[in-house]
Amino acid sequence: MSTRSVVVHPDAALLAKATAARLLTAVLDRQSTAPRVDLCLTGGTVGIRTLAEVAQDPVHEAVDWTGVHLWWGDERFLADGDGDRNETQARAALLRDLPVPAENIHPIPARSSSVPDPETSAALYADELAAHAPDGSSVPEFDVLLLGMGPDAHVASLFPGHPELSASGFTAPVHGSPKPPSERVTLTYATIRSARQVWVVAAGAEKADAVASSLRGDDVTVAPASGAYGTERTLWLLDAAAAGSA
Ligand SMILES: O=C(O)[C@H](O)[C@@H](O)[C@H](O)[C@H](O)COP(=O)(O)O
Repeated sequence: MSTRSVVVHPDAALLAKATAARLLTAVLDRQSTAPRVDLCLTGGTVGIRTLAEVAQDPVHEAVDWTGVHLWWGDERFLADGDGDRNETQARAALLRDLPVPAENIHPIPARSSSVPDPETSAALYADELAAHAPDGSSVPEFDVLLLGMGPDAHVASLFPGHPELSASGFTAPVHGSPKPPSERVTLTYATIRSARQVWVVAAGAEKADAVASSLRGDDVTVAPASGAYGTERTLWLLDAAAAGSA
């Protein structure tokens, strides 16, 4: 039975620090029973700030990073190395400082001559997910899947009223994203919901209505974040402003 908790921290800076500490503890806990940990990262200011705080937290040195696999919940469909790619920002914030083997980092394929459109990228990522899935599954069982949330309650690149909300399969191409860039690739709900733990991390007063709508359980067509939950735990990590209690 999946549980849902809401944790509120006073401000965005402490939210990022506390989420980083919580993430490191979750990885260490998992590694006390299994060497392999699968984490799914998010883009966005809070998501990247959390990764930077992981790099700053001395506890990160206690993790056996050689056993950690890193994935992404969505990606801006841009060329490799583009500063707006979530992968690029994650590498700069954290990954370049960690001894994670290159083969354990699973970016969503970037735009290139061989990957000319989000459809190709999404299909390739679905294959990569399947290649690391336990028997009988199509995707890895992420230990923690991080999601930022927009003021419209989007998570990953699942936007209100967009067709990807009802996409079958495990990844989907996105065109016409209301948040630039317009072309993206996203995990679908099926993949998000395969995670043991889903953590939605949000900060700022501009997110308060979306938080309230999502926690109230409004339909995913208007509040996509309401459809993001894990098999064991769903954790909402907020600052006071996003929680509407500032
Ligand atoms: O590619 C992206 O933009 C992110 O994955 C997106 O889902 C982000 O997490 C939210 O838009 C929140 O972003 P902020 O934290 O910057 O508001």
